Amino acid sequence: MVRPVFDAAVLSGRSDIPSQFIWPEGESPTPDAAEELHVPLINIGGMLSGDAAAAAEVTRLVGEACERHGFFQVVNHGIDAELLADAHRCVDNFFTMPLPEKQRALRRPGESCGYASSFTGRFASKLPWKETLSFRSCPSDPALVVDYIVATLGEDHRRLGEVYARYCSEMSRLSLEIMEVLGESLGVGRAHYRRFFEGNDSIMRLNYYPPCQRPLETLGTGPHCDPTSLTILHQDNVGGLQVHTEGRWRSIRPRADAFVVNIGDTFMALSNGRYKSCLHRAVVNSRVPRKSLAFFLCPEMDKVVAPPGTLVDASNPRAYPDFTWRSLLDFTQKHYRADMKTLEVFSSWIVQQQQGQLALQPAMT
Ligand SMILES: C=C1C[C@]23C[C@H]1CC[C@H]2[C@]1(C)CCC[C@@](C)(C(=O)O)[C@H]1[C@@H]3C(=O)O
Ligand SMILES: O=C(O)CCC(=O)C(=O)O
Ligand SMILES: [Fe+2]
Repeated sequence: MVRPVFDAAVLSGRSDIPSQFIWPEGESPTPDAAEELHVPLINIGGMLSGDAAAAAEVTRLVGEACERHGFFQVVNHGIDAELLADAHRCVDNFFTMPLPEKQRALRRPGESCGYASSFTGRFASKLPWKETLSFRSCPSDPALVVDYIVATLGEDHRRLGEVYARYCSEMSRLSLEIMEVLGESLGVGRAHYRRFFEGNDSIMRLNYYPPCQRPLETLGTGPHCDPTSLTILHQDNVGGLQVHTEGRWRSIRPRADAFVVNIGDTFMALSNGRYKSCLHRAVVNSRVPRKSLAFFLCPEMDKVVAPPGTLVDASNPRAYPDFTWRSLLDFTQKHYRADMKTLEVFSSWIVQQQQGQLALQPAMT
């Protein structure tokens, strides 16, 4: 079957779009603008250096939000405004290039890095109305981002690599500060999760949502929970991120000075199900492109994902089996399109795998 190649420059002005982009009734956006979801605004800078009372209040607010829907926003985060502006400019410059130049970094099947658009070849229906550029970022390898961008896109994109090397390093620093807050709010101490993510093997994803002439039948990103640990997302001023909570879709209004933070499946497992990885999606519009910069914090590939003992007891038995991020990432890239029940399906899949392996081994005599 030949699948459409999504050239945004062509399709974003058309109303006769391929049917693969049309989402079924029950999943497409509702015409009325979603009501706003008010999530706590955390002054993360003040939190870590401020007085104990302010810190306790922030810890409580974060804990409440994470138990309910896993979303909050951080301000006073210390990310340089110029760096953030550069990061957005790089997205505009990259995605407005001719398709063949973007396709130099084409994502290979089964891999999580590279340029992808409508996931041509990856999904047959309910295609997302977006283009993405994703790459790995590891604090232990400061040259990784520049080397990848120059190797795949060429020397004339070195600046993109340099801007995002700095951006990802700042995202990693902010992630560890947030991990301290999450550890505190779960009562396991500031150091626990910070240490777990000191070495991280994270994914930076640039999302570009071209205008769409049928915005009520398409989705920029379909309903899903992030399989990753923590997402730190900066959306531009267009708006489109929606969270499903209390039975309905609610929008998170963009704030230029804030990052949207949400718990992913892997951290939900690390908290033994206490903090929620929540269903969310991105809608598109017919007038202007929308961009979001999503930093997905991920542990090192082979670290065992298991909650601290203090979060497991008779009334809180283990919610998920031990697993490694490598196996969950592999699952989403090769076997299963991440949606609202990825971790549940993955958990039974991994247990069967382990039992399967047991079955393959000759009975020990
Ligand atoms: C580990 C990942 C898989 C996805 C990118 C990161 C975290 C979010 C995942 C994703 C965005 C969830 C919705 C479906 C998906 C296919 C997409 O729309 O891009 C997911 C990403 C992916 O598998 O490429
Ligand atoms: O673009 C957005 O606002 C959300 C994107 C998202 O959820 C994702 O990339 O996982
Ligand atoms: Fe997401």
